[in-house]
Amino acid sequence: MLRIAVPNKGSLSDIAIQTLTEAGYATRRDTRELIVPDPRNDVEFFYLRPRDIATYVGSGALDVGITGRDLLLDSGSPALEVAALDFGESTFRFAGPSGRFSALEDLAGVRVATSYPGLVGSFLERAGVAAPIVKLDGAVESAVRLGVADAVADVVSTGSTLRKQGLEIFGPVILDSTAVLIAARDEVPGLPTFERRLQGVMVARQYVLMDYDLPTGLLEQAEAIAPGFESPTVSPLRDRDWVAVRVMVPRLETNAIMDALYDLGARAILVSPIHAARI
Ligand SMILES: Nc1ncnc2c1ncn2[C@@H]1O[C@H](COP(=O)(O)OP(=O)(O)OP(=O)(O)O)[C@@H](O)[C@H]1O
Ligand SMILES: O=P(O)(O)OC[C@H]1O[C@H](OP(=O)(O)OP(=O)(O)O)[C@H](O)[C@@H]1O
Ligand SMILES: [Mg+2]
Repeated sequence: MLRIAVPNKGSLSDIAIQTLTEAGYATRRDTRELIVPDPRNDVEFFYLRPRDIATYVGSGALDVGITGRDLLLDSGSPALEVAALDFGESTFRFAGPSGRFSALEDLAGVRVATSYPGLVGSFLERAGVAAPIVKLDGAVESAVRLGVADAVADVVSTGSTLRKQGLEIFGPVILDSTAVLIAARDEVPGLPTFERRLQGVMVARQYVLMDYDLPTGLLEQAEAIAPGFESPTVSPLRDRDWVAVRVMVPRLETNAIMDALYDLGARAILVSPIHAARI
């Protein structure tokens, strides 16, 4: 039985739960449910604070988990990152009052507020910059205005929280983060199936199926436009001068690819969603 940690709150929770549902797993019916057995799939889910997940997995108490790369590194846990997932993308950056700082070295001797002291502390240490860290639980962007710190280091997604507090990003990227699948060790029975199911959901989100008819002589040029995963499926049409082609294409490129195929001579171009996938 694979024991899996899932974020019970915060930015990663809803999307992680939705991903598990799409992957065919049982999920909690209400937010008070902390343990969800799923015997049909031979797994059991533990809903935990995102920040604690790396600790549970790193200690071996649970086999695998979904958390943020930033949280994994901050925890110092020996858990391993097995795969990046397609949600929870953010960068981790330094910020300060507009115009006050321009480079990492400007932080020497300056108070830096963060809720990720492990991550920020080791980054500063590696850079050889000595700066006292003020550990806060959240809403770190208020620390400068309220006078408990001179700069902050925090998760940045759109940057709007920083802007509203009159803060400006400076210095190097501390980390590019995303939600990740983590494991206690290299070989965990049941993990390959779980990982394949999550990857299937991501493929179904990121790709669509494209069908089109094409004059046979244009196949090579069409393949250059839309090569698909392995190779396009080509089926004969009753009119031997034409073939039917089916190919997977990245969802975001759908319209550009349709335009290019149409210009080439493809017709009856149809796009349909992928419900589930195992690549
Ligand atoms: N605005 C955001 N956009 C994308 N990812 C984010 C955002 N805010 C946080 N994250 C990511 O989510 C994870 C932490 O989640 P979150 O901040 O929601 O949890 P938390 O701070 O522990 O919980 P809470 O904020 O409810 O106390 C980190 O991996 C972080 O990079
Ligand atoms: O760049 P933005 O799109 O504005 O997003 C970044 C903000 O989102 C997160 O806050 P969260 O909602 O988790 O609150 P917290 O700081 O209390 O954890 C993060 O800590 C930033 O404050
Ligand atoms: Mg948060």
